[in-house]
Amino acid sequence: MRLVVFSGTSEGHALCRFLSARGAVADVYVATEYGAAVMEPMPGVAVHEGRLDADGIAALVDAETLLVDATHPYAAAVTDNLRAACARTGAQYERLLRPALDAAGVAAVPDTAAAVAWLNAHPGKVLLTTGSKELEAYTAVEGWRERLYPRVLPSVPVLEKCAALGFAGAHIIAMQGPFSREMNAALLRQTGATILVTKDTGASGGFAEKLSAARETGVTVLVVARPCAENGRTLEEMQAYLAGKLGLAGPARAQRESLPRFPLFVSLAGKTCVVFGAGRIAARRIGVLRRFGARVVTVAPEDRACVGLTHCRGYEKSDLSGAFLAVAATDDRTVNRRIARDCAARDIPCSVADCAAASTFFFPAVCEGGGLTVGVVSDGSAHGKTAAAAKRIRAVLEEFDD
Ligand SMILES: C[C@@]1(CC(=O)O)C2=NC(=C\c3[nH]c(c(CCC(=O)O)c3CC(=O)O)Cc3[nH]c(c(CC(=O)O)c3CCC(=O)O)/C=C3\N/C(=C\2)[C@@H](CCC(=O)O)[C@]3(C)CC(=O)O)/[C@H]1CCC(=O)O
Ligand SMILES: NC(=O)c1ccc[n+]([C@@H]2O[C@H](COP(=O)([O-])OP(=O)(O)OC[C@H]3O[C@@H](n4cnc5c(N)ncnc54)[C@H](O)[C@@H]3O)[C@@H](O)[C@H]2O)c1
Repeated sequence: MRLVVFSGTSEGHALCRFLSARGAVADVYVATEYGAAVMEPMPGVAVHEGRLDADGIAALVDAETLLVDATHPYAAAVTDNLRAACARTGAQYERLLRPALDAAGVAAVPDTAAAVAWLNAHPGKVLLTTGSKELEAYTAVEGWRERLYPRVLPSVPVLEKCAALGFAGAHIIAMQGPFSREMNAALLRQTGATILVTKDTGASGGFAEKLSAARETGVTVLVVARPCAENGRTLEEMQAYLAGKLGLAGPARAQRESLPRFPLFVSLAGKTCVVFGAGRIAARRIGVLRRFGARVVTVAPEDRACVGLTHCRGYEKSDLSGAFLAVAATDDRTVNRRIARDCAARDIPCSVADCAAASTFFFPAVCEGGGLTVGVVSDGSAHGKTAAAAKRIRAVLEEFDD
């Protein structure tokens, strides 16, 4: 049974960590680059990014697929598409729920239109924490330019949208949550808001911190209800269900990571090996790969170690096409992670210079002499030992030279 998770939420992220730690293999789909970037590389978990409609989803799943819908409780359209694609293909649909919190004593409306009507009946400045998607609808609030302070994600498209709608810079709060009670209270005081509008985003959405901050500052809370009541499993229930269904044992990750790496001696003659970065580490590896006859493609915006660049620019996904293996040796951790993820999605072995856990192959210390080749790697925790052992092995191999 193939496991596919549609995520982008913290509970989806937690489920992926649970699965990876138990040695499960899963394809995870997130809608945005932002969603992909917050997923750290995890063994067995391949992250794919992009928005998919029902046809796109149906093309990914079949009757052998178990699809976990861990999308946001307010992403109703995505959930509809996932359900439709599963119904059409025979894939099993499982909904990961974010439990609603009990929010007694706050005003509640069924949807965005009702929230706008409510705000038109209640004056005062508003801290709007419902995200950027429905922002346009809120421009129907009377005096919105002066009254509304939307809090949105700090991504360029989102900020462009805010600007295009006509929100002034002094009114846009661009920051990534989760937010503490103190932070919410400070923002309420700073903006002079007397109303806080929120969705019922549950515990991981920081709902409780919004409620307590509003209580502390005497601000009225308006909750926009979830699109519909849903059936499904909570995170704990889903973990237990999948562990049973997939026969997952206890946490196997530590065990798997300490397993020694198999020394696979392959011919690199004419094979395309892509190296990202052109610093000290990249230069050392490019030298080794060239010595073994590989066709080395080098990509970096700056050739610090004079390796000779194929592409003088930053990493692009298309650089991986046709690659037999890849080495991520830039000095930018985010870029190295991205390369690791993109390689995992394409089954291209990748050595990641700043993250042993994300490496699907380890670049060995190569020792040669007397017609022998020895590759040395550690369990990923003792690179100093690797270098020291390699030095001694090189001396031994010299004895075989005639
Ligand atoms: C064998 C060798 C091949 C080569 O690089 O050519 C190699 N590392 C070598 C040297 C070395 N590595 C490091 C230092 C400086 C500090 C120190 O001395 O400790 C030095 C010394 C130096 O550079 O002089 C630090 C380091 N290395 C990795 C991390 C990240 C992490 O652990 O997560 C960090 C922390 C860096 C950071 O976070 O910034 C990760 C990896 N390094 C690997 C290979 C892969 C596993 C092989 C294994 O474990 O045995 C692996 C997992 C992935 C990969 O890169 O493929 C080469 C010996 C060459 C030779 O002697 O011929
Ligand atoms: N595995 C190892 O053996 C080992 C040893 C020491 C350090 N490290 C790690 O290796 C990494 C590289 O170390 P270094 O000393 O070679 O660094 P460096 O600073 O000398 O070189 C970094 C290179 O990355 C390039 N780069 C930056 N952004 C890029 C992008 N978007 N696309 C492509 N290339 C990009 C730069 O232009 C530069 O050529 C660091 O993360 C370091 O922590 C690994």
